[in-house]
Amino acid sequence: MGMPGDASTGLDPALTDADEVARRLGVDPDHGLSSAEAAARLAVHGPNELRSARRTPFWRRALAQVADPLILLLLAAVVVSVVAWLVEGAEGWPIDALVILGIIVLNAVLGLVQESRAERAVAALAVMTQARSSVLRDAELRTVASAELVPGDILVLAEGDQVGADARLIRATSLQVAEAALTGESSAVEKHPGTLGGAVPLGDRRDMVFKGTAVSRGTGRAVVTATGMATEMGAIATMLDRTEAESTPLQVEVGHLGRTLGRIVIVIAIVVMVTVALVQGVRTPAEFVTVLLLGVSLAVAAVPEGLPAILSLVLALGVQRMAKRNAVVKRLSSVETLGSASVICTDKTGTLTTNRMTIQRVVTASGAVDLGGVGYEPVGEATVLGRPLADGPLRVEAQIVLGAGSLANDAQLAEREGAWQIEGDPTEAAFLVAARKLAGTVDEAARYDRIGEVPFSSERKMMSTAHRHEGGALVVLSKGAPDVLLRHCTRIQVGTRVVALDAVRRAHALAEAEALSEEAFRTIAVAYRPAPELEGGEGRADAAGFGEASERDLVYAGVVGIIDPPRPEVRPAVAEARAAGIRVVMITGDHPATATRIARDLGIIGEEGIALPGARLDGMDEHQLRDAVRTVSVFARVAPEHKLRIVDALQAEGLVVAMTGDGVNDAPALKSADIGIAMGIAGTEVTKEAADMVLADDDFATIVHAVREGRSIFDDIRKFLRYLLYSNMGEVLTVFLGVVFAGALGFTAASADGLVLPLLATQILWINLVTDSGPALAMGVDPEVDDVMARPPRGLHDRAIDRGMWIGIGVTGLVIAVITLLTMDVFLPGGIIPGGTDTFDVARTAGFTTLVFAGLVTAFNARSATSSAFRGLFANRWLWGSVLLAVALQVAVVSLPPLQVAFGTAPLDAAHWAVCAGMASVVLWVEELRKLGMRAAARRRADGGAPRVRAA
Ligand SMILES: Nc1ncnc2c1ncn2[C@@H]1O[C@H](COP(=O)(O)OP(=O)(O)OP(=O)(O)O)[C@@H](O)[C@H]1O
Repeated sequence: MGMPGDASTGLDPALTDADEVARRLGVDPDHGLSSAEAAARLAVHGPNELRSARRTPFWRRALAQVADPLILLLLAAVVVSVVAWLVEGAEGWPIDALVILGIIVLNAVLGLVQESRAERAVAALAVMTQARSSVLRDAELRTVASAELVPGDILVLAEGDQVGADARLIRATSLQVAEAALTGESSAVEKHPGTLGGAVPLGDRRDMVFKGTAVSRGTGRAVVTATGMATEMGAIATMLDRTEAESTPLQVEVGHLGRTLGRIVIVIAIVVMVTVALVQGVRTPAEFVTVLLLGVSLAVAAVPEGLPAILSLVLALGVQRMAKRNAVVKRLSSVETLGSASVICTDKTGTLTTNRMTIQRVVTASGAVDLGGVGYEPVGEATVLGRPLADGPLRVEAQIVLGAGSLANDAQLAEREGAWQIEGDPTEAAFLVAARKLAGTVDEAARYDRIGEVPFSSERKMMSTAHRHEGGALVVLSKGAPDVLLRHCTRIQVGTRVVALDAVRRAHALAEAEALSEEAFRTIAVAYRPAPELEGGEGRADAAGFGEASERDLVYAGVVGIIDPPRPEVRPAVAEARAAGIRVVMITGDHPATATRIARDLGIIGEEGIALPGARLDGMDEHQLRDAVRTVSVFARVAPEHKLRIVDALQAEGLVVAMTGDGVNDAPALKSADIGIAMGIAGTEVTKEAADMVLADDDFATIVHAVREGRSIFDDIRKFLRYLLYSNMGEVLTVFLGVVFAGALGFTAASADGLVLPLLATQILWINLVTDSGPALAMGVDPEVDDVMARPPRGLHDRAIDRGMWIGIGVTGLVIAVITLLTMDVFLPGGIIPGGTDTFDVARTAGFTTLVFAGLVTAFNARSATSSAFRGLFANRWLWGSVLLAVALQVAVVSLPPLQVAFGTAPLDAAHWAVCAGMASVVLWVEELRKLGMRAAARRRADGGAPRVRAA
């Protein structure tokens, strides 16, 4: 098989007739490939993907785990200690060095596991958001993952599609493609199937479409000529470097925090080492090594080097939870932004409403017909004021409305497995259903062949088609928003006659449509015109001379009222958003009266609230627009470009904007919004591409859930930050104060060694290992303790670690250090609390144990900044599991002889354990008291009438 464009034939598809290209690719353009052939070609050509970034090899990832400067420093210290051991005669084993090495390896393994779990979660997301293409396969229209396209596939293109591969056009109707991604050309390029005369630059190959570009208008078919790296996009991709994984603002902040902490901790470690050297004096190389190991271990333990890994894992797990609830987030950073959303701008149709459209009324010059039935089952009686519709002018007019409306139509209705199903736009499908309810309408419509179209767009708010009647007569059929369509009408249908649409009749028709809107009906008017001037081509080819200019001098036939009931779950979701300090703004292309009614029903506006029509925005400058967005919550009859202006104005007001969209023209607004949200069902590929989040169910309530989830993920991150920083500070201060006050606490007198260290290097690393991994991760998936939707949104630039947290770090750290050192003092003979009888080794083991326990208690404290630790105490089974495991490990380290040797511990008796546990619990009681005080203060503020939440 000779491939056009490949080196063997030298044929360029752009310069070859489309039929010839298809023939050479072995495909019938009307049938497409068979599934079997497509599968076979996929095996030959490979997936239609741009070269994916090569995976970092395992050894590199493992190495990266220990490439941290502090770990390297620790390794260096270990090497020094081994050298010292060799110099001193290599007796026994260099135990400390071995234990430290073991811990470094364990830490690296844990880090690797966390990292790969996070990566898998992110990769799973990529699968959910993969691009799709419509193709002909086995003579049927199918939607396939774009990665599965093969040369020879027949692409079926429509407005809003991403072009999945390079392809030669076979036919095109008003097709325009945005190629900026490929050529940098900002305006859309018109495409025609006509073969090019000679070689031209990429941007001028009008008979081809290219992978990575987007259909901005019209429809077309094309045969795929190249996929994957063989495409024009692939040629560019080879030149592009691997894009770096982008960091979320939180990751940046945490990275920054890590570096700051690193510097502080290194200073403290040096101070500790110098203090030991000055106060106690370092006499032998062995003592020097011991002090060095202590200092470096302290630095390693105190700097939360596992933080970035935990952070991305927590974000990734959160994102997976959101995906299960139909909110597919494309970038981790959007999770954070979602949590600070302060206004949600939403479409109406399909998001706030069910998008199950039913025409319930047809209003024409002679009156109104009511249609029974709901949904897409075409059963329902046509009645007038409760009586069956009789023959007469009203019937003739209603038949024209529904007949023409179901011809100027791209939807399909079919009965499958006993249920009536639609394909395409539900608004259009409603016409097909209604037409079947009025006997004779469908039969008459079958006599017309479509020969041309001017597609619907949200800007134009109308569409037209050209048809040829069996008898040869040509007509133009139009439907659209009544106010828009009436501008194109000069005549009106009255029974079988056509009369002039004078001012009175025009006003009357408008008023009828308005009245329907006020009853919450979505309205669409229908008009037609005999069009002898058109020259109809055969089949669906364009009728010569048919275009927007043909939409003139139309005969107004009537208007339909469509109900689109609100989704039941939206009203509570709107209330929840408002309670959370989030404004809900409806931005719709629908009529202001319809929009107002539905907004009132859903609680978006009160009884006095009204909609601002989009046309009014045109005359406003930036300041007026900002004034408007401050008070208006419903914008109606807007065009996509209004959306962009509304987003910008809201952002200028300092709000963090989430914005939904479905059409191709919504993409700029979605990009501009802080969080662009695309509809998974009704949305086009282009909007999904531009969005930060895709709603799998198109449901507004899902956005509110996602905001809650975003806030709660942020809350969880603060929880484990609080926990890690509080307990790490406890370790640092324990060692620091223990060294400084070694004499006063009775350590020096009790110690048999030359050096008096409140904790050993291996013990410090142990604490780091057991408390920082399991419990910290468990905090990251902690269920909501405080109602995250009961507070106003967090500012976009608010820090995760604020002043309150810094104070907490200092205070809790100090409390932990004091109780740990006092526990040791209690068991020793001298010191501040005399009377103890234990050796220094036992006392140090008790201190070590108290420090571990205090860290675990801190985990429960850290679950909320203000609520008691007893609230939802047992809600987090992961936390309990990891805490119990840590306790068991601590018991082992203290009680098992081999571990006693490794970690320099001495056995403890029941009384010791009880004292350790009791002392550790002090951390809990102190924190409970502080929280009690904070809650009381908050209540006083609330009673004092100060506003608790920022005005929504
Ligand atoms: N397929 C269609 N053919 C003709 N007219 C239509 C069609 N769909 C909608 N309209 C008309 O255009 C108007 C605007 O529709 P558009 O799709 O832009 O917004 P919408 O879907 O109602 O609102 P939202 O922006 O909330 O999704 C509708 O009120 C209706 O009168």
